[in-house]
Amino acid sequence: MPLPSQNRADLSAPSATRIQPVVVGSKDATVTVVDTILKPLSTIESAKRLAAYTAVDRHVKPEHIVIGIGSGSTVPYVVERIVQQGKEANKDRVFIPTGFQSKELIVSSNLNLGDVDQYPTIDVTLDGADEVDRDLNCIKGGGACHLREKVLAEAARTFILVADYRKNVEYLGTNFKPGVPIEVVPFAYAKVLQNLHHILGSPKATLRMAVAKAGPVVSDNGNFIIDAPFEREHMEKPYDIMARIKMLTGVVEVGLFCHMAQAAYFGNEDGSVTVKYHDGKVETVAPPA
Ligand SMILES: O=C[C@H](O)[C@H](O)[C@H](O)COP(=O)(O)O
Repeated sequence: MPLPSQNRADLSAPSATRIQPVVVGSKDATVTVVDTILKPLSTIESAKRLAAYTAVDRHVKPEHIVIGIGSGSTVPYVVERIVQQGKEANKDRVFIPTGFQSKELIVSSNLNLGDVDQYPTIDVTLDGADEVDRDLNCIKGGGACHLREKVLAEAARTFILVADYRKNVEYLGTNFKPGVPIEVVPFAYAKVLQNLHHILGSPKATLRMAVAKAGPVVSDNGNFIIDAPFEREHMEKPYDIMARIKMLTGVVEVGLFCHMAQAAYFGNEDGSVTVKYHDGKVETVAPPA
């Protein structure tokens, strides 16, 4: 997946966004991101970019050497902002991908590629989400990447979510309707589906089918994906249903990430960014002047 273009554009463009200069650094390793003028994007893309840039500016510091790069449509802006920190800042860093998409992003951005089996402790992982609730629980796996994403989230000292305003909800399942993504080994899928329908209370759980291929979606790990919608009562405290799904034989990983993120950044339509923290605090970062 190509990086979004660098988007240095005409200052006179009608709704050009000015991103403030960013200085990241200590006395010995100061990295200055030059004043960047960004051409207009659609409201949603602009919101994703704002969330990603704000999160990178706050959480990717010169002392961070091992960095996890998640998946989804907001993550290219994370990588874009990291690249803007400059070659010097990135020369000794190693970037760990959560799947094919992020591996391509890292390689095409000329960043150093590593893997989590070499680096089981990660300084900071930044990732997208399908939805994030008031307690920072989230649904992930809309792109079938949640197994590797959860490994990188667990490996990270700091795990940060980035998304646009549509993903910021009180309860999971509010806007994201397909349900909880569940990665299963292929030969067990029918049995897992049966258990979801009859035991765990998700009668509409279905095997995710590919769009431009006959047959099911196959994850980067060679497994199938089931999407299991649940009623609100299960989504109010999603840890319980997550644990019950995970206990089903044949389930590899569940796309419910509970009590994992330290903060979630949501770009808003008005150019502000809402930051929700794990301790319940909520901050609004005003749009750049
Ligand atoms: O499997 C995919 C990942 O969990 C993504 O981070 C998630 O689906 C969000 O993706 P997007 O930003 O494209 O909606």
